[in-house]
Amino acid sequence: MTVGFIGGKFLPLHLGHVYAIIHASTMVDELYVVLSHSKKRDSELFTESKMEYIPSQVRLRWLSQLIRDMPQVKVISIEDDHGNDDYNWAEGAELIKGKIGKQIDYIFSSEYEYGEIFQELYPDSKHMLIDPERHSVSISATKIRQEGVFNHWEFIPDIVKPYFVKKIVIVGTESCGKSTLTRNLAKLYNTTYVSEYGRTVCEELGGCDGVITKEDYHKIAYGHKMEEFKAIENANKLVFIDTEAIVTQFYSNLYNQEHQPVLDEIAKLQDYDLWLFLEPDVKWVDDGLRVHGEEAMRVHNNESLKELLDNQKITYEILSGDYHRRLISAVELIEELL
Ligand SMILES: NC(=O)c1ccc[n+]([C@@H]2O[C@H](COP(=O)([O-])OP(=O)(O)OC[C@H]3O[C@@H](n4cnc5c(N)ncnc54)[C@H](O)[C@@H]3O)[C@@H](O)[C@H]2O)c1
Repeated sequence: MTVGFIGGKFLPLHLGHVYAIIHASTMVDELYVVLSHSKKRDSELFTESKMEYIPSQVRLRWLSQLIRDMPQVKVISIEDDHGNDDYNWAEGAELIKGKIGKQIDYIFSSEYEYGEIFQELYPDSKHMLIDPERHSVSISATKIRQEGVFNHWEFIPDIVKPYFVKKIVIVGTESCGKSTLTRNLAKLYNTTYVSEYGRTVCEELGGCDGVITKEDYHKIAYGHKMEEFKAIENANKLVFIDTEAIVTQFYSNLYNQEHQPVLDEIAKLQDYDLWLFLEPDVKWVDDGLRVHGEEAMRVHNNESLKELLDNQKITYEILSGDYHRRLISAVELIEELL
């Protein structure tokens, strides 16, 4: 039985790493993918970067997902942070040998320069080079860190993409153009979106006012979150989300005069990258589910929603004006985010 390993930092995991792992996995009976990490050392790689430090647990998850259906491949995580600024290869080798606990026949990498180090630290193992010129997948993690993940999106595996997706949420009261703006932005940016789940629930009920109960709000909040997870999985850099838990709380106050702690808790967990607040200064459109069209009521509701957002210390960007103006302002803000 032959045993090999391929080590790395995977900051971030890209398709070049995947190429090397897959090829290595076909050359041995048992392959170990070694994640070497040190928070201190790894964080320093991000000082001049367009990206932020990626915790080792996130990287371990990516690798674990990548090899989940490859029984001959195992991932091991090794922390080698002993306060040194430079990586101590000899110490790292001892830790790797200890964790693998078997004769190591092959060490895989795409770096010629590792040959000498491996020869010294693993005299009984053979260094196997995989595409050292990087002809097959021409990318390095250093380049991704320097230039940003969105500039090299085509080299990011689908299992890694969700971690980097920017979440843009669009909030506002009835008939302020949220759903249209959400769909338009998703089309413009060729990505996924989440429509207002509360609307789906109300459509199933045949209305909202008078028929919706406390439990329905829980269903809306959980259902909406599940839709968000799905949309993030399939998103192309950005995901657009129509409403969230604070807006659901607003409707609970409006229709049922009830404040629901569970919605506050969900709101606290939300980590959107950009909040777009739509002012209700466009024409009120009666779609059969809306009931608060009088101007004074629209103004009052708008203030109530802002108050709820302020209570949760949310920073939001206000969009107003006609539909075209709102779209332009939204795009400007999104470009800044990107
Ligand atoms: N102590 C040891 O014995 C030992 C041995 C191996 C690795 N390590 C650890 O792993 C780290 C390796 O660093 P790194 O910067 O090379 O890791 P990395 O995360 O950038 O790359 C991981 C592996 O993928 C290969 N690779 C990267 N881009 C590729 C591409 N486009 N095509 C094909 N293959 C590609 C690399 O050569 C490396 O073998 C070391 O710094 C060390 O922490 C330690």
